[in-house]
Amino acid sequence: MTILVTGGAGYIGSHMVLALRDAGEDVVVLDNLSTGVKSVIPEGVPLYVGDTGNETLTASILKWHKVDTIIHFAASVVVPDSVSNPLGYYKNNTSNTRSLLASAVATGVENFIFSSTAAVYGDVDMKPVSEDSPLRPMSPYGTSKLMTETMLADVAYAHGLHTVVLRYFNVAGADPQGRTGQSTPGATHLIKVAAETVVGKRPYMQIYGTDYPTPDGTCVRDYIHVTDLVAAHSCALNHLRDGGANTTVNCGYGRGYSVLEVIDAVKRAAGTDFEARLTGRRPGDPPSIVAGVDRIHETFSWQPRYGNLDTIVAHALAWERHLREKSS
Ligand SMILES: NC(=O)c1ccc[n+]([C@@H]2O[C@H](COP(=O)([O-])OP(=O)(O)OC[C@H]3O[C@@H](n4cnc5c(N)ncnc54)[C@H](O)[C@@H]3O)[C@@H](O)[C@H]2O)c1
Ligand SMILES: O=c1ccn([C@@H]2O[C@H](COP(=O)(O)OP(=O)(O)O[C@H]3O[C@H](CO)[C@@H](O)[C@H](O)[C@H]3O)[C@@H](O)[C@H]2O)c(=O)[nH]1
Repeated sequence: MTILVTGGAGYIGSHMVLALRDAGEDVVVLDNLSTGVKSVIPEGVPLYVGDTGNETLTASILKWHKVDTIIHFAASVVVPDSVSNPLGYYKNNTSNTRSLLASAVATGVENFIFSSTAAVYGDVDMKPVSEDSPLRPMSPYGTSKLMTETMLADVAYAHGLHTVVLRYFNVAGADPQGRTGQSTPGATHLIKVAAETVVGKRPYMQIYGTDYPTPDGTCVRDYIHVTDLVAAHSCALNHLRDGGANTTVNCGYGRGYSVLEVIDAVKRAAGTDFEARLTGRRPGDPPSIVAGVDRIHETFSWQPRYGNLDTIVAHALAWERHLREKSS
């Protein structure tokens, strides 16, 4: 049986495709290349360039490849963009996932692993947040994912689909073997932006908000290495194949770092200084969000290997330098 990875040409999806290939799984990718990059797809992995909203296309792929599992990464992912373009986010993240689910149900797909987000929680207090906490997203991005979680639960109940919802915290770093990393043009993620500033792709970076109710006034996030996150998907896949119950699981380390701490780590790893200008808050940002990690450890035999900010930053920087060399 085959696994369909939607968004497999994107940042996290490309790491997933490599891990599945390394594990000897049959993989097929669907990606519309809106932010993804074709060159990251390994040779021999079929890539369909198309949209998750195209039911005719997705039903054909699912039937043709006898897909039994979908790992669904394809989405629009930038929190502030969702504030200015909510309809685009509800279309791509919620409505297109509805279309994909319709094809999945029609063709008898058994397992569905969904990329959700810490952004479903919204403004929480400083404690690590458990999966059962109230869900009050602060951005259309978070709401678009929460709506999809709800839809997925209803579809699972009605049609017997087996599901794992993974709520990722802030994903960063790159493949430790240097085979892939974050290549998104115009990326907005903190560690990526800082790494681009180190290699001179940006003259300076900005710090969005210094007046949050956090220890140093900047936002706190739980940064998870992309390879550990992908390992959590492999655990989710095994869980479903072993007949495990449908579940929703936070993916993080349970430890938060402020924007200033992250920038310091990048400067340390780079051995250079760069300019980080203090500026106002960015819309949609919760002050602090750190994962409660009891469930991931109770449910999966997940053993994170790169849960150290310096390692995450070093791998992100190595990938950024690789991109820089390739482009020069
Ligand atoms: N990066 C993070 O920190 C983070 C955190 C929480 C959740 N997530 C979720 O993880 C998933 C992957 O995010 P990423 O950081 O790799 O982003 P990304 O933009 O690098 O990857 C998304 C991929 O999906 C493709 N895509 C988008 N819409 C599509 C559509 N309608 N049809 C087909 N392909 C489409 C894009 O071309 C891209 O290759 C997303 O669902 C995102 O919401 C990411
Ligand atoms: O140039 C920058 C970029 C970011 N930040 C700040 O850094 C923090 C982290 O921002 P970013 O890296 O953009 O991540 P988030 O907005 O927290 O969102 C990411 O993490 C969420 C889970 O927490 C995911 O759902 C989203 O898809 C993913 O983009 C925020 O306080 C930003 O304001 C800056 O100060 N300067």
